[in-house]
Amino acid sequence: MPGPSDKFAWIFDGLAITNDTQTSGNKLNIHQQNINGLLNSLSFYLKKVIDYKPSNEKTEEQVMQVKLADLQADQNQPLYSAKTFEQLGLSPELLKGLYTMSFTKPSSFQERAFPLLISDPPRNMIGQSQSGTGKTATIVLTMLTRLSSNIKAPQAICLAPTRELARQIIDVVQEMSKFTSITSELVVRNALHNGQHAQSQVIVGTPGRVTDVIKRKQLLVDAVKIFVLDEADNMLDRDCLGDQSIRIRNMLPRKPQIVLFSATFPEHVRKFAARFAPDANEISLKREELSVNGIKQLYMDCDNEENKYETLCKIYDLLTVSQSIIFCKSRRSADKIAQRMISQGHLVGSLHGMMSPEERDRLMDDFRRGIFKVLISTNVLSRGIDVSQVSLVVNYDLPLDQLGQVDFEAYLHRIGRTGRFGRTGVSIIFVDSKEVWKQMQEIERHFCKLIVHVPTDDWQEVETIFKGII
Ligand SMILES: Nc1ncnc2c1ncn2[C@@H]1O[C@H](COP(=O)(O)OP(=O)(O)OP(=O)(O)O)[C@@H](O)[C@H]1O
Repeated sequence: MPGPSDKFAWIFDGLAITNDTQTSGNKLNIHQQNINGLLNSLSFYLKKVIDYKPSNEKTEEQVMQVKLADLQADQNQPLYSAKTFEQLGLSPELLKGLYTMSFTKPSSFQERAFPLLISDPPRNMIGQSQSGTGKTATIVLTMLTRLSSNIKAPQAICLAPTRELARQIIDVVQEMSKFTSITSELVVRNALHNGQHAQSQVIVGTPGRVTDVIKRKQLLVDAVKIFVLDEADNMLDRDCLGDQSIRIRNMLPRKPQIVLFSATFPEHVRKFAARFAPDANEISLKREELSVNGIKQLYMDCDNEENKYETLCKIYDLLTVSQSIIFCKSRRSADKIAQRMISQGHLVGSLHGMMSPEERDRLMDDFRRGIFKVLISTNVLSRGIDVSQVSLVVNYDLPLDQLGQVDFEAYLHRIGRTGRFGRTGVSIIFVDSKEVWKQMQEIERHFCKLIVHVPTDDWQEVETIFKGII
């Protein structure tokens, strides 16, 4: 096993090369390149030296890989698969992309859905799988496989309900397609000014903006052969997003393959989905299969609203949490909690729909980079967002629908921001009234899953419960 001293040998090799070039002529640019290269090597290897651990100590990532390999070999797990990516018939360029992303084997959903999605003639699909089990990756691989690389026009459109999710999906498209010649672009608010055209083969966007640019002929849809709705139940169930999605589908002249994916498909939306994507292959889950086992669902009693805030601060004071998302009922309460926490020295951000697109992008990017560890939000971030370091989700307020009833789907999506693809995580509900207590019991009954009590008067026990998970 090479140790830190072997790494230094590389640095000295680099120095020798630099000196050689310097004496053999006055090619300043080569000299500069070598210096830059040398500095890069130096910082790279110094980081390695700092990070160096004796070989018997595994890094967090290595531990995760071993755990993932075990989960993917267990037939009872949603991440299990009998097949490899090679056996799914992906192109060598896409396989290369997957391997650089450290994907080794498909999940159970990927193994089942992908062959159905790429079969000929193309058939629509309504696909359901637990949060964090690789639906986005399946969407992206399907779009990239279905395209004809010689047709240089939009051929695949994928819609997502929020700007954040659309940005995340385009990142996955670009990462997975980096060894291909396929082009892709994002169509959200602020993208495409007057006179500009979306000409890439893969388009990812939000329904409003995509409708707009198709109408203005900034996006020509003649060659579109696959149309995907991510978080489809949410899109079809919300008046505005549903109408826009229908309008876009009706503007596509060729009858495209329609793909609808989500972790949840409540009964009333399922019927609508079947009309939107007729004669579809279906993969569905029973209600009791919906929640992911790697997410430990807990609750804490709080005396009142103020005590909820105190409990929250205590969690961050006493526990070491890698990253977390706190869900509140409104933009105002998200901002208020963020301001209070910031004034007490916590590094937090709050993100909601009232912010400018630039502000939202900056906040999300900073959170992904780990610049701050706590993100306070509303339901705008409940779906699809994938930040693997998120190990804790706090339901500061439970999600309610317009009638004031528990929104089971939103709850499931919220807690699904942790425990992604074999990782473990914790979700906590703050129970501060009889009403919330009853709502929590409804959640337990709905998903057939116990939510475990955590004492707030014994923080040592709280630490023990959380140890090893967050
Ligand atoms: N086969 C795989 N091997 C390793 N990692 C994977 C694999 N498929 C997906 N992932 C990773 O797992 C994480 C979750 O995947 P993804 O976001 O596609 O889940 P999802 O099912 O779309 O979740 P949600 O329901 O929350 O939208 C991502 O970080 C993704 O890169």
